[in-house]
Amino acid sequence: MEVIHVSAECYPVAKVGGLGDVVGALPKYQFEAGCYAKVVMPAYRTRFFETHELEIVHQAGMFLGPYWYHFNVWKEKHNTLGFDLYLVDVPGLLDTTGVYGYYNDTERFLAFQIATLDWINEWRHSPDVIHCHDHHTGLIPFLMSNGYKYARLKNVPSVITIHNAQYQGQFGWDRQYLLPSFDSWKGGLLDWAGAINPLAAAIKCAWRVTTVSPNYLEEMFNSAAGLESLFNYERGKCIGILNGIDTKVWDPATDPMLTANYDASTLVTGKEENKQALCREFGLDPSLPLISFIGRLVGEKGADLLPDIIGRSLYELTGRVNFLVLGSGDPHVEWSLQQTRQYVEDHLNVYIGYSESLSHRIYAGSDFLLMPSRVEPCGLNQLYALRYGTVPIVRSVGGLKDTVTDIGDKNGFGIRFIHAAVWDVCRAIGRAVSLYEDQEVITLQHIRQYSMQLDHSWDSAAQEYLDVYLSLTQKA
Ligand SMILES: Nc1ncnc2c1ncn2[C@@H]1O[C@H](COP(=O)(O)OP(=O)(O)O[C@H]2O[C@H](CO)[C@@H](O)[C@H](O)[C@H]2O)[C@@H](O)[C@H]1O
Repeated sequence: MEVIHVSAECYPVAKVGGLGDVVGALPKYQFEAGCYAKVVMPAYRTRFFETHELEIVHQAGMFLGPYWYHFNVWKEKHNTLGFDLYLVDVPGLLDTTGVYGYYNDTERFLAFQIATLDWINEWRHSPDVIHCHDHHTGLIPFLMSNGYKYARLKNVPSVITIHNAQYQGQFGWDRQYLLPSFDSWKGGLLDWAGAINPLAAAIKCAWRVTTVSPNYLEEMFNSAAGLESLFNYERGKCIGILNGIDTKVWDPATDPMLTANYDASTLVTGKEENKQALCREFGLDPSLPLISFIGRLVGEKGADLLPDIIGRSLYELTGRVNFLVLGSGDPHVEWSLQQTRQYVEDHLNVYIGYSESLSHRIYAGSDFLLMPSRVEPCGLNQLYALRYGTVPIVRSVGGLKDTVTDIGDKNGFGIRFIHAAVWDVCRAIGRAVSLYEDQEVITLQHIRQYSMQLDHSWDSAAQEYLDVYLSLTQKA
């Protein structure tokens, strides 16, 4: 079975968030399970591109509407990621140092999708499945079934995995001319609310739609950033598959980014050493419980609530708790956090930016990880926290609800709250601090030990995806 994952991100080549983690891990586990999984992504000029040995496997030209672009497909020579990696290079569009946020992102990702399909169209054989991820690759299922020049790929099953339905990649019909020609009777498949909507088109045209957790799929039927009715209409082909984590990359026993390595049996001393080093680095008192936040500083993650959450908790729990924030995003949230820090600098530190290695050290050195998300399709941070013996404090939403059981319930190992509201988050923080201060420290240690042994690896999810592919290839 040959499966082509098409994605805008893949760790460690280029990662902005969880999409990169998933596409960097799932194909590796699928490959190990006997499926010939490959990844195709843009050839951004990241460190990976500059430092790995690559060879050109395809060179051609393509039209983006009336504009002609030359493109190359590079292959990473030594299979260092555990699967074949192909980088689509469209000079002038995709040779950027970053992934998103350019004025011409629509053109960039259109070019990526067209070049990818043009290339696959030239192969002597057809792949068994094309697996797209998020809206950046959402037009591929439509083009495969309706684009004139891709008629050869009409019978190749396509799958779209939705990592986040908030982002849909809409653009106006005035830019339809950028698309390769297609059966105009089918134009309605591209449309949602009067615009070309790549995510909606993918939900309509892909053979199977997956979301990254079962509970997130349930939420989509009622609240999906405008796509609720479409999800309900296409309900029959939707399935929620819970993300896993790459337990080889995220392993406190071997993680080279940590101050000290540890496993469930050396957890107490191991975590303590990491906490001491982290607190020293950020000027915080290591004897207090440390609650951290890692992520994009956007409303979806509840990051705008952080300044008030931190301010109120420090008022209610005077001198009993510390906070550490790592993230970047909304400039106003970044500014508010910096301002808050000025008032409470003994109890809060903030790192604005992106740092993979710091994130690992925070997962290991913190006592609790806070996720006040308004929307969380799956969430990987809580899974990393569990693996590193850090207790997650999460809102009961999306995949967080699927993966975290409250300490009040049988075999619970996390703290859950219902509302993305300051008072409710502060109540949860109060519970966390009590747990930490509890004289019977054994309870916290027991929870940590238990959570480190939970299995969130990709093994079972990789198999669930293989089952989806099999059901489609038998149909094709
Ligand atoms: N400033 C920073 N420095 C270092 N590392 C940082 C960082 N900001 C974020 N990260 C890292 O990025 C990843 C974030 O993953 P998430 O799953 O939480 O979020 P994201 O919203 O991007 O993903 C979307 O896709 C994923 C994958 O399907 C879903 O789990 C999720 O719910 C959905 O919103 C983690 O590896 C985290 O450590």
